[in-house]
Amino acid sequence: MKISVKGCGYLGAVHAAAMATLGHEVVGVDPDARKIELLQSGETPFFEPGLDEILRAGLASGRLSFSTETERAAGAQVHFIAVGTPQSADSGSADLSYVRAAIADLLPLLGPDQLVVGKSTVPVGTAAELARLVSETGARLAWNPEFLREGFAVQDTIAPDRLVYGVDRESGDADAAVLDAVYAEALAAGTPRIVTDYATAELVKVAANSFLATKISFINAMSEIAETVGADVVTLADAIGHDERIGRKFLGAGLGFGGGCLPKDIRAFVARAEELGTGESVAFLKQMDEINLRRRQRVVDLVVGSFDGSDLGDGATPLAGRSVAMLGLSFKPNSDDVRDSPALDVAARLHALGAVVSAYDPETNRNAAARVPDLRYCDSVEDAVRGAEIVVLGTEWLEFRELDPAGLRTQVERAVIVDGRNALDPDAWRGAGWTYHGMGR
Ligand SMILES: NC(=O)C1=CN([C@@H]2O[C@H](COP(=O)(O)OP(=O)(O)OC[C@H]3O[C@@H](n4cnc5c(N)ncnc54)[C@H](O)[C@@H]3O)[C@@H](O)[C@H]2O)C=CC1
Ligand SMILES: O=C(O)[C@H]1O[C@H](OP(=O)(O)OP(=O)(O)OC[C@H]2O[C@@H](n3ccc(=O)[nH]c3=O)[C@H](O)[C@@H]2O)[C@H](O)[C@@H](O)[C@@H]1O
Repeated sequence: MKISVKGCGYLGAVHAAAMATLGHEVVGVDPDARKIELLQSGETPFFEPGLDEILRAGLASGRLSFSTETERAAGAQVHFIAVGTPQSADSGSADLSYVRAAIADLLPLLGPDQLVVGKSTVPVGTAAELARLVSETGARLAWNPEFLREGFAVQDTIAPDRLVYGVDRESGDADAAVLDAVYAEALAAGTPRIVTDYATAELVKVAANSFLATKISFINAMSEIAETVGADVVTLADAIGHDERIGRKFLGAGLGFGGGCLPKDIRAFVARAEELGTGESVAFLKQMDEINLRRRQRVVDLVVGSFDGSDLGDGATPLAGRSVAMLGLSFKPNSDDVRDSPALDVAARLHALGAVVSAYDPETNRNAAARVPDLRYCDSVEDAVRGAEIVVLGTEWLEFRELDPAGLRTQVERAVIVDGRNALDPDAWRGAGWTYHGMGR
């Protein structure tokens, strides 16, 4: 099938390459000329495990290409929309200007027997509004929200754990059949498929991300209590996680959630519900957001508190001249994404308090430096920790989980570590002479 993918960011580039892997003829379209040039030459514009292989295989097969020109999408039977829906600058609501522009670009190319398929995460009600525009061309619209995780994006796209199609009441069966042909391989492997209306499909996406955010904030709320009474949140998570109804996944207490999706999606959900007059139903998500952001300050407080009060700087810059090593800057391991990254936010806050922050991330230094240029970016753990008075683990890359505490101790000025992701073994680090601070333990 001939497919176009509008928007070649973290979602769209993977989606385009994955669709080519499934045997479709795909063109990815994005106005970002640098991104398109890289993709067309087989280079990934961001770090995503496995993407380079399927990108190069797709290009070599002749089934995959990229362009800055929307006209190249002409004649495709399915047009996926994978453009960004970031948080609006002045409110929590989603900025739909990219989605509207992407649809407007496509309208002149559309005709009967073509299906526009939204994948971007949008506020409930968006698809119905866009469907009216699309239907004027004779084409139809479906909404097929995406549930991939960065770091696992390729496998999540080729073998998703479920497919959700939001379709129009009238043409629903025919539109679902087109999507079935797109995803034939996953369906043959038994992937559950849910066909529903636009509003339900849009809500499934934001409900899923809200639930995940709530789970993380719940365990971080338990962290706060555990810190007050001297309990251990990791043991608590293990214990409640054995209950299958609760489950252990997404009970990782620590610096909390960040990234280009969970934070903005819960805020956009609250904003949309308020517009609809049902704000109270999801008002709890504001608290989830607050709990989440408090964890970042907790790490900053642990760093400040680790220094003797008598030699702290003035109130505004209590860390003046202090040497802090920051390990990890991306919002989670196996990703170079620093959008709303808790680790980078903590590094920036420490810098603002006067610290000299030496930061190292295996994949993210360049993206981080574009947002927070004032850190001292390092090429290795050794470079970052040399002479440090405190080490902060902000992202649990495997490289950091496997650090040797005894070896590292010889390189720092003061052996104090804040494990912002509860990723290290406290006994091993304490045994090697470190003062270890975890989150909620
Ligand atoms: N990143 C992720 O893991 C996931 C993202 N999503 C959703 O997917 C959407 C895209 O997210 P990301 O890929 O992370 O964003 P991104 O910012 O990485 O990519 C968006 C891309 O759209 C391009 N674009 C903007 N206007 C365009 C237009 N008129 N025509 C064609 N391309 C245009 C931009 O140049 C950019 O390359 C968002 O709604 C997000 O919530 C959903 C599931 C997973
Ligand atoms: O809509 C999206 O874009 C995507 O958002 C999340 O995927 P992603 O942002 O890639 O990352 P997650 O693995 O969900 O992690 C999000 C954040 O939560 C944090 N987290 C995760 C798990 C946990 O136990 N504790 C915790 O603090 C991570 O460190 C990270 O900062 C969802 O998991 C995807 O299903 C969804 O498609």
